Amino acid sequence: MASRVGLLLVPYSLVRNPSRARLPYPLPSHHLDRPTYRRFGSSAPLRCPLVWPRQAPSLFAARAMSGSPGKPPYAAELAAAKKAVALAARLCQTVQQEIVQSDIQSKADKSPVTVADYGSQVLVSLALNMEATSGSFSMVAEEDSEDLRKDSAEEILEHITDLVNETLAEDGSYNITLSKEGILSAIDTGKSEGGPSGRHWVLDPIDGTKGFLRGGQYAIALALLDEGKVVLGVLGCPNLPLTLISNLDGSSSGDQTGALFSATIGCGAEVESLEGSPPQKISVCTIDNPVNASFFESYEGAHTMHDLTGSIAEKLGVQAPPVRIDSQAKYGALARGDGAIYLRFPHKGYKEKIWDHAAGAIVVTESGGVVTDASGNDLDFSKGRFLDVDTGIIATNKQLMPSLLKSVQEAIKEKSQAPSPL
Ligand SMILES: Nc1ncnc2c1ncn2[C@@H]1O[C@H](COP(=O)(O)O)[C@@H](OP(=O)(O)O)[C@H]1O
Ligand SMILES: [Mg+2]
Ligand SMILES: [Mg+2]
Ligand SMILES: [Mg+2]
Repeated sequence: MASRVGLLLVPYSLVRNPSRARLPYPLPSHHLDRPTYRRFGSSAPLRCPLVWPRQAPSLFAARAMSGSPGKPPYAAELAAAKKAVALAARLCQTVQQEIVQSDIQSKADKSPVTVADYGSQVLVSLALNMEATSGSFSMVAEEDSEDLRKDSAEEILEHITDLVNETLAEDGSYNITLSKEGILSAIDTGKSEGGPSGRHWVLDPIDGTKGFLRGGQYAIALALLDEGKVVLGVLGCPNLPLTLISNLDGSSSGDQTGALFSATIGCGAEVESLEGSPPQKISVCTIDNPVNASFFESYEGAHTMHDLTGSIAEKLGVQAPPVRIDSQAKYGALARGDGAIYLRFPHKGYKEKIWDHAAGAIVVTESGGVVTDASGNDLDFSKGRFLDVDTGIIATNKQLMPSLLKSVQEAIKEKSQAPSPL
């Protein structure tokens, strides 16, 4: 409904000042010094909440953003993505410190979603729209507004609106206040189906919501797909130490906490603090003997078959116990060499989503690592919202991949031949 109304709206200031038309959607605001909104053909200003077009008009679609002379490819998009993720991370950090039961909902698949998941999705969408320099806006994101539009969600929607507006006011970059309808519309900018053509942002506003609720690891994961390929990724990990993890729960002693990983295709990967310290180049470890390797996997046994990953590690000769942490923080930690291997083997029937891997995968591959499915195929992010993977996802360095693949295939075969438990 809101999106349909959105097609009727244009900021009056855009009519007066066509250069403002660089923005891919009407500038939102209730502030008097911001543009007012008028219906086409009407001179009467509207008291308008932020209304986001379902597919924003392609005002500058033809202008290529990548590869302008003297600039690395996707530089503007990377800067926008970092800013968006850092802003969302602020909101998540505030919520994690004081979360209460009424901030949490259960989705249709019984997985949790919190005010911070929704708030993060709104802030990333808003920041990308404000910062991105051209083109139409398309985003494939995990959350949608359906449950928030129910009468019973009035209170939680109000809380999300307050959190978003407080974060925006504290940050001060944008003079914007969102209404509840604006919040709902912003969340629904993530409804794109993605696919093999054009550009699509891919967002997991909080990856590892269960970890977030436990006070553990989580990540804000944002990637850009261009013609079906992941071309940049940003991973904000507010609870991950800025340097090496030393403890099994993903913590380390006395170090600065909060890491922002980023990678652009062909340009390598970096880590910096969430507040923006000078970026440091990162690379995967150089371990080539599995005896010295350690491996990451999900904390949640429901997300990965711990018996199968244990069997793979044993076949490979890994001595260290698994390092179990939530979210794509695992990809970030692997990318800077905190560990050597990441194993993910969901239980039968689970379909992987692109937002759970896009940002993490490019951070690892640009750090010199390899990410494949259990058959050694590259991950294909061009097929829509889901990933079509064979059995599981594995990541490691180039030296270990051949023996890892062999162990994976042996362990899978053995498991499939084992008598099923009564
Ligand atoms: N049964 C299942 N098997 C595998 N992955 C699952 C799952 N149920 C949920 N997930 C996914 O696992 C992600 C968390 O991964 P990890 O275990 O590495 O922390 C979740 O992301 P969200 O927390 O964004 O929903 C969710 O998409
Ligand atoms: Mg989720
Ligand atoms: Mg996720
Ligand atoms: Mg999520």
